[in-house]
Amino acid sequence: MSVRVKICGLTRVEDIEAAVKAGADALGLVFYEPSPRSVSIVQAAELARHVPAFVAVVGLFVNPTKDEVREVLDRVPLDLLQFHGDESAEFCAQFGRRWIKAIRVRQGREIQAAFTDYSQASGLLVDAWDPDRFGGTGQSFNWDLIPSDRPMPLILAGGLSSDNVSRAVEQVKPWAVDVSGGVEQSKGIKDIEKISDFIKEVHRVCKTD
Ligand SMILES: O=C(O)c1ccccc1N[C@@H]1O[C@H](COP(=O)(O)O)[C@@H](O)[C@H]1O
Repeated sequence: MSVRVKICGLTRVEDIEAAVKAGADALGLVFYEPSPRSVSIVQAAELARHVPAFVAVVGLFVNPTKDEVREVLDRVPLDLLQFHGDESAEFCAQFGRRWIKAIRVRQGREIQAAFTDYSQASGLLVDAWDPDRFGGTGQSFNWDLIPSDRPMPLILAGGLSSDNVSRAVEQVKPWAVDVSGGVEQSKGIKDIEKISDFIKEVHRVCKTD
């Protein structure tokens, strides 16, 4: 089995370099101001300069305006857009870029509905539901709700860390895992050792499968 790893919410060049060195497949930059991991366009452009070929730069948005996304795309070389709010499929698809849709899961039927509603996405990211926040909560959810039959790549997120990611990968068998809070020392500041331990765990469990 092979499971890709996205490290999200990077704000410092040293964290980008550590994640790349540890073997991350994708790096997330948050363009959502209320988040403590939010980066400005100038910061993001500088961070993206440190990402080598074959590692994807993902821009995370929550209910942005069209102009906000366009402004970022004009100035930051993003490989993929991640929509983590209540965006419609039409909204997500209008930028001529590959995109993934994140949903916050309460019931299994929400996942099935999203497979239909966002059928043009490059992947569906499933995260924990929280009444007050759109994501990055550090909370996990009931993985039994995730169907094994999937028409598109499924990205598992929500409260992952090196302590639970091997169990998550074994049970869910996702296309990829996405982590933010579980590899931090404080909000927005990543912990190099935690990043390395997380990716090692994913690679270890993939090898034994
Ligand atoms: O990271 C954030 O602050 C954030 C804010 C708003 C929406 C999504 C956000 N992050 C994403 O949330 C999930 C789960 O994060 P965690 O590992 O539980 O901390 C992940 O996809 C992040 O990319």
